[in-house]
Amino acid sequence: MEALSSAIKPTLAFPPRTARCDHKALPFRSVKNPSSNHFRNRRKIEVKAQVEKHVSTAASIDFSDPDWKSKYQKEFEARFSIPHITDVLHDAVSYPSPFSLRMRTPVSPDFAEGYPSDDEWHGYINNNDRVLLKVIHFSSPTSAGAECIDPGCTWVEQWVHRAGPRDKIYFKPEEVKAAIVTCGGLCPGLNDVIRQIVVTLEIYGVKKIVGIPFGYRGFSDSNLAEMPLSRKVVQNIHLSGGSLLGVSRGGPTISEIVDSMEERGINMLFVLGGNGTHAGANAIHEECRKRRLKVAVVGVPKTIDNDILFMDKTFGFDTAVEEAQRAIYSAYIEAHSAYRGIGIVKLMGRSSGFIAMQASLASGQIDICLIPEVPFNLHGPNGVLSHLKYLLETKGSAVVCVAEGAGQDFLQKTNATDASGNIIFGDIGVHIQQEFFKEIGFPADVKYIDPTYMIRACRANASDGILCTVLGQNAVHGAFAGYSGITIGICNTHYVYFPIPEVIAQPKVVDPNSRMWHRCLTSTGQPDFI
Ligand SMILES: Nc1ncnc2c1ncn2[C@@H]1O[C@H](COP(=O)(O)OP(=O)(O)O)[C@@H](O)[C@H]1O
Ligand SMILES: O=P(O)(O)OC[C@H]1O[C@](O)(COP(=O)(O)O)[C@@H](O)[C@@H]1O
Ligand SMILES: [Mg+2]
Repeated sequence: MEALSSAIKPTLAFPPRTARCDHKALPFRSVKNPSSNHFRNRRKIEVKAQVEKHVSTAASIDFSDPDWKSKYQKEFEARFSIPHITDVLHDAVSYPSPFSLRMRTPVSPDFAEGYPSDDEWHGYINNNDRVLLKVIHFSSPTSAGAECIDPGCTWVEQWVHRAGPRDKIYFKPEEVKAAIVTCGGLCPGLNDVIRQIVVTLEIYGVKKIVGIPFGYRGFSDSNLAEMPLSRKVVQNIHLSGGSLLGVSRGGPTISEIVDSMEERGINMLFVLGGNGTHAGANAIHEECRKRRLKVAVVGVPKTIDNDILFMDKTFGFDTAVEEAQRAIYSAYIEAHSAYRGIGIVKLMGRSSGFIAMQASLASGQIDICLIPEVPFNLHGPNGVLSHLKYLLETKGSAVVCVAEGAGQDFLQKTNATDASGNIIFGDIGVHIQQEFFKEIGFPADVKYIDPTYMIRACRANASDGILCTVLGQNAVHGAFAGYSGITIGICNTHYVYFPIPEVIAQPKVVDPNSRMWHRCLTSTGQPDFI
């Protein structure tokens, strides 16, 4: 019998992050090839160790202990505490913030001690402000999408740190050299985030702002000069897609990066990227701590796939879903206008099918949506191909939306990786097309569309533009407040700071028991394919 596809076999890298009954506590799914080069592996091991240190303590809870809930909450508070430069540099001093909501002109030496005001209200965030991470009280583990800690699904408040400007800052703006780097693949909104970081730094009074060209590579390649940045330089960059600074995969080791930062005098680093980039950012933060450098490393999650934990969404995702509509519509028109037409659209998502699911839901034109998280058969009476045949016979055409990581078990493995160590996947869209021709006894007109690079190169839509604005500004507030090794996300519509290891412990994936996936199935009307 044909094996079910599960795309990426889960590998248990460390204990589940919460208790036995946490239905979301999926084991780590490795997206990297462990056989890639020595330096990359060494860095990964370092990062994995940091992540393990951070999350392993929540693994076993004794629910017969009457105090388990408060112990869990204490442990949670510790896991989600955000590192601060004073954790290591105990005598680091603070200064009144020059960033005031009352006055937003760049700071002048006259106001070096902060702007004068008779008003107490400056719009600062209190360090003790918190945001609720989970807002649904599931009354039973059988509720759709339930995330329970104990068998009784007890309500346990889980608080994370609110993002925003603080009244005290730990860097004098005139002593700051800030650098921005964009890594990984392109994503709509990169330029919007760069722009907001630059303009916010200037409002604090920072004069030395540079861009590191072409990702982490720019730290080591002597042919690549850093790019001076100012409000003037970034004024209109958000009108174009891509990244003003360029992106890349792979690059130097962590200690080479930190050596380069020391040589250049960089003491604030803003890192825009996905899981891999954040693993690197956290390792840079740890290395700076080890060297006792007063440096703030702040990440801004860039993942078009929306696969970073705990966040409502990441920037670029909304634009991707919107842009995917054009490809789906074209596939639908082609399929619908052909005699026995099939349209196949492949969308991004290595281990997470969020783009495919949401794009299918938004379009209403998809008959079959296939994602990596949900196993399916291709052949056989319950397989995808039989259903396609049925659709052609009954309604004359069909449209399939498939995430790039879906059905990888059906394809020949090559062990090929990109420069970052990510496995290069086979093309599931082409495979479905080929198998259909082999299996079905009559000719069909199949049109296959892969809009990946057209989508990634788009400029951000309005909703992503706003998200990028808030994330970029909060990145700067976090750095000035003295936090390092943190990243920013939107969580239940509020903006929060997370310690990096928590958000990259595993990729966020679509929960097959969630209401959203059920809505998608209701919309497509597809059977289970198993
Ligand atoms: N585990 C890791 N530790 C340190 N750096 C990493 C790690 N994984 C990836 N990187 C680096 O982060 C950058 C981007 O990673 P990549 O996986 O390509 O994109 P993304 O950040 O979007 O996931 C690359 O320069 C890569 O070398
Ligand atoms: O062809 P490239 O540039 O290596 O990128 C392909 C990958 O980029 C993505 O669109 C985004 O991945 P990253 O977040 O790692 O940049 C993936 O969905 C896709 O597999
Ligand atoms: Mg990645």
